[in-house]
Amino acid sequence: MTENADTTTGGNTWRDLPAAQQPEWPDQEALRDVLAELESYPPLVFAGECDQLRARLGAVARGEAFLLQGGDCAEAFDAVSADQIRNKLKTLLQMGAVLTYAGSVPVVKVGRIAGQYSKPRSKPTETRDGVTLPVYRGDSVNGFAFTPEARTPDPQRLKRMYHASAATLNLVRAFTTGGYADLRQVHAWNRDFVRSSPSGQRYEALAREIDRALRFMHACGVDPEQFKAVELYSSHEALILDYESALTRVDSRTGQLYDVSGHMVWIGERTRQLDGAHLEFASRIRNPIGVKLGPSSTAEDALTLVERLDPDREPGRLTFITRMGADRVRDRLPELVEKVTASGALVGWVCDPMHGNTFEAASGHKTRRFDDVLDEVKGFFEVHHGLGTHPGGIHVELTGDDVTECVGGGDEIFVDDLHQRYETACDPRLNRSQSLDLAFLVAEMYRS
Ligand SMILES: O=C[C@H](O)[C@H](O)COP(=O)(O)O
Ligand SMILES: C=C(OP(=O)(O)O)C(=O)O
Repeated sequence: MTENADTTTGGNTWRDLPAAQQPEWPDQEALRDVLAELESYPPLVFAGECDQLRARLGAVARGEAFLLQGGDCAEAFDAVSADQIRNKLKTLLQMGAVLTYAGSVPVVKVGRIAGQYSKPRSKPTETRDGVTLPVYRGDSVNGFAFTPEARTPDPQRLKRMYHASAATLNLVRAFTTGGYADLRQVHAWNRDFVRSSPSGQRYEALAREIDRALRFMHACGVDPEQFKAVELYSSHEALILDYESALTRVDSRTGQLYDVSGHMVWIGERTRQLDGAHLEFASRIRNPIGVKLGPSSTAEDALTLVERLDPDREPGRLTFITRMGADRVRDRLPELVEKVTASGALVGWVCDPMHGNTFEAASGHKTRRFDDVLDEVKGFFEVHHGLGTHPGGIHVELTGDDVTECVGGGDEIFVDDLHQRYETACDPRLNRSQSLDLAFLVAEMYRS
């Protein structure tokens, strides 16, 4: 990984095209200085790791594995703490254990983590009490506080994003390889949770079964060291193209471009224009790519995306993350899956049951009903079962903290509870208990 991308290698071809959702940086010279500095920074991930994830996602596309992709809606600089990172990781590990054991399927684990600092928004401004300011676009761009100073885009934040991502990834790597994620720790991940929550108790029963299975395998001669480390990859929306481009490097092994800001990047629903800069950027890099498909997506859109992003029809290169809404998934998804499958492309199909199910509660909180989330996943499974295709995974906004942002779940959160711990900077996330509930229910759907 030696050289930066330049015009001759194609890493900047997106600059000639319209780029949606980019910040209006007030000081272009300051932006240029920051980008030059970012270009000199070391990669956050290696090209070989991206290749490995592409191979794992190939198994997802072929129907041999299931993708669990989850994490914050918007990571925040002041949440880069050991406790918060560990809690998120713990939730993903517990969900992974449930899906692997109860769903009997290998699970590819990818965090919305170590780079998910930028948010596309519905409107460019926000008005409160007659005062209008630029909308919050994520910690990589501006501050959450409703003041003109905080809301002014500041390119120095891009450097903070890099450093926050590096610190997070460093801890994730330590946790996943240093023993904490050892499968023999299935009980330890639940220790703080088992007494306080029904899903924690249900998990405990499953953990006892996993324990027994591990002891059995050990007795059969399987080396327990095999359970010690877990693969967990990073992902985020490749939104701020100046940042992603500054972290795009030529892989010295192959001469190809990789965006080394994360293992997998995705293009969001608001930036997937077929003639737009985000698609052009993603088409030039070798990372595994996700594309969100909302209810307005047509089969022609999906086929063009396949043509642009996966011309070699390589399983694992392209994952479609559908987010239709519970009321539309059964109508909108079949045609997309059918036509893409008929074209011969082998993409991964993953369900994001969050983004099509958001509504505003009377209290003004943006929220989602757990039952809608579940219903969208059910619809997703029904469609794939009907077509004989593979329901390849879920993509969820979640946190390991005990927040009250989505309503419902086994340990029920009511609309009147939302104010208690509503901590998200953008969209509502499932808390740990709701995340585990979802994992159990998805595992049942997968098995049946
Ligand atoms: O996470 C997704 C989007 O950034 C988010 O849903 C946009 O929210 P908004 O409609 O409040 O701008
Ligand atoms: C913005 C997001 O989703 P979408 O593009 O599907 O709206 C997201 O996943 O953060």
